[in-house]
Amino acid sequence: MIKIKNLNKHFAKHKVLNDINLQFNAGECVALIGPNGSGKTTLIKSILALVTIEKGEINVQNENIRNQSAYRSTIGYMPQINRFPEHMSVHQLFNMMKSIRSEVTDYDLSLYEAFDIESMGKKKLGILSGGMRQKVSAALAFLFKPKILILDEPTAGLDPVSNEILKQKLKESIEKENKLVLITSHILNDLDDIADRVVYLMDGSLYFDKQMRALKEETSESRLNKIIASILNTENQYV
Ligand SMILES: Nc1ncnc2c1ncn2[C@@H]1O[C@H](COP(=O)(O)OP(=O)(O)OP(=O)(O)O)[C@@H](O)[C@H]1O
Repeated sequence: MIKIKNLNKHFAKHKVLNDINLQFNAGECVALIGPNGSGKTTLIKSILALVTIEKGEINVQNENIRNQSAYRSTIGYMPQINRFPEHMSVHQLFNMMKSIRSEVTDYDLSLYEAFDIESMGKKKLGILSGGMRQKVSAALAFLFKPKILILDEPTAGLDPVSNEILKQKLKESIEKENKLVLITSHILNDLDDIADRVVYLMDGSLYFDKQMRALKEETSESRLNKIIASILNTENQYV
């Protein structure tokens, strides 16, 4: 579904992604992890063409994304930081998004309903709490039934019940609907139940890309934080 070939990205003289080669397939939940500043968000933004790529190629559903944007309608994106129009109400935001994507008439409202977004419909986006913003962002990511979900720190700020609702939704999307989920999180416990593959970036390079099953066997650990600690020898190297 997504194929990344020899991806390199600089910000001025700072090399942020160093010759990344990866392929992500339908029905997979890939945890993209690594220390702060290792390039996770930049990799995600490269897939979404939110940053320019100077070298390398990215294909989404067999199409090179260079100089095109239509492919983005197949991706539901939950950014790390939401930049909503602050003066707009939640209702207005959903209506605006629906009018932009007017070709879609069959919505996935399951998170909208589970998070009771209707009850905050009249609130201005600028006054929402951090968790409320995350809920709005998650409901929007699923709304147009995308085949690919890219979620950057989706559980940050979510209360435990909402966290479980989102994880359950992700599980169903992968197992029943064969969607591709690419997810970053520093809360490794949140990835334990859903990730079946781990891609670890370090200083902009691919440190490892392994199936969760293989990692468990290799390290004799069952939890991702223990697995990572075991691979890196000390937990301090991760944080
Ligand atoms: N627009 C930008 N201009 C300059 N440097 C940037 C820009 N965006 C990111 N960087 C730099 O690129 C590097 C990677 O940042 P990125 O946000 O991809 O890391 P990350 O792995 O997502 O980090 P975190 O876990 O903290 O979210 C960092 O050194 C960051 O300062």
